Amino acid sequence: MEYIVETRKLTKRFGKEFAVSDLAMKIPKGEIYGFLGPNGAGKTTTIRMLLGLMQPTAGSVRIFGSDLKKDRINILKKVGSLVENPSYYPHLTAAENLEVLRKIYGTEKNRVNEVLEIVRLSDVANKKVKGFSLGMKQRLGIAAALLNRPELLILDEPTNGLDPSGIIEIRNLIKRLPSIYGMTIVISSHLLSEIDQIATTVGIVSKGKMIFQDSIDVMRTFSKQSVVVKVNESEKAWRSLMAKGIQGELHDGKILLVDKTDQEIAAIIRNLVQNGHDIYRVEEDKRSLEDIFLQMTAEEERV
Ligand SMILES: Nc1ncnc2c1ncn2[C@@H]1O[C@H](COP(=O)(O)OP(=O)(O)OP(=O)(O)O)[C@@H](O)[C@H]1O
Repeated sequence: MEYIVETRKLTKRFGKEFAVSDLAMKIPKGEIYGFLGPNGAGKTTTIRMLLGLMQPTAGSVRIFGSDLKKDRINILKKVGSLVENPSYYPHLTAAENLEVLRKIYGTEKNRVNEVLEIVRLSDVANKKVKGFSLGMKQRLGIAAALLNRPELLILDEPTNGLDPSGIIEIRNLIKRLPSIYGMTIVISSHLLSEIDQIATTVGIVSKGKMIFQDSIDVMRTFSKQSVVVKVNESEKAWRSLMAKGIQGELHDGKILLVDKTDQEIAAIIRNLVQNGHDIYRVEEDKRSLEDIFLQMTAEEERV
């Protein structure tokens, strides 16, 4: 597997506190890597080390197969980033702000229009940035990060503080990028719901440690499927199932059946009906990813 980013034993200590500890981050090419963790878990510190903005206490960072320490300039030329709130010249227009940066990068003149188009800001290209909403400013920040056609784009909490429509715009924008430009994207967030809708690979950090790293599909398999059956005389119904060797749990007058196949569920329902029970409701009770995330990070807290 080709990894665009690979850290080994990456560690950052502030005084006695380990903000990042022995982190092994592996980001495959072309993925949208959701970097997830509660506030203070070490996401920003990790991202700052990936961008060469902060020296690790120990460990290494490899990007595009090269060591960041040894090949910093060449690596960072191919990386775009949006960390914290970007600052702009408020009295200049969106296009003028990007033009300032374009000159620094030395990319061709038309690139400003291209990136404005990508982030859907072409209509307001000639408007002063001081009147922009936070969502527009974030999109302008992404436009700036795209100027030098990065192969790796790193976004630290890009939807923080945005309203729901701003969040959806940024999400749709980010989703389009890998397929069109072959880019690899890292996006950090403390909200699983956010990552769940964007990421293809997930890394979860808690207290500076990586506690889960795999594809979002593998993460989803952690959510156990169960079926809740609401039935009259639930206790009697439950006892009759138990007597037949069918495992279930009785909760609040409902029977919870965990990890059963469709055929097993059908047989159980038939059984209950034949025993004279009325079935009021048969519902899926999928343990949400949010629950799993909370459980994972809570388990880590206890250790
Ligand atoms: N410059 C610093 N000096 C001392 N401690 C720091 C410094 N930067 C971060 N920390 C500490 O390191 C830990 C991780 O912080 P970090 O900002 O990386 O977390 P985070 O996951 O990005 O959280 P958030 O989402 O709140 O930004 C925190 O306990 C924080 O207090």
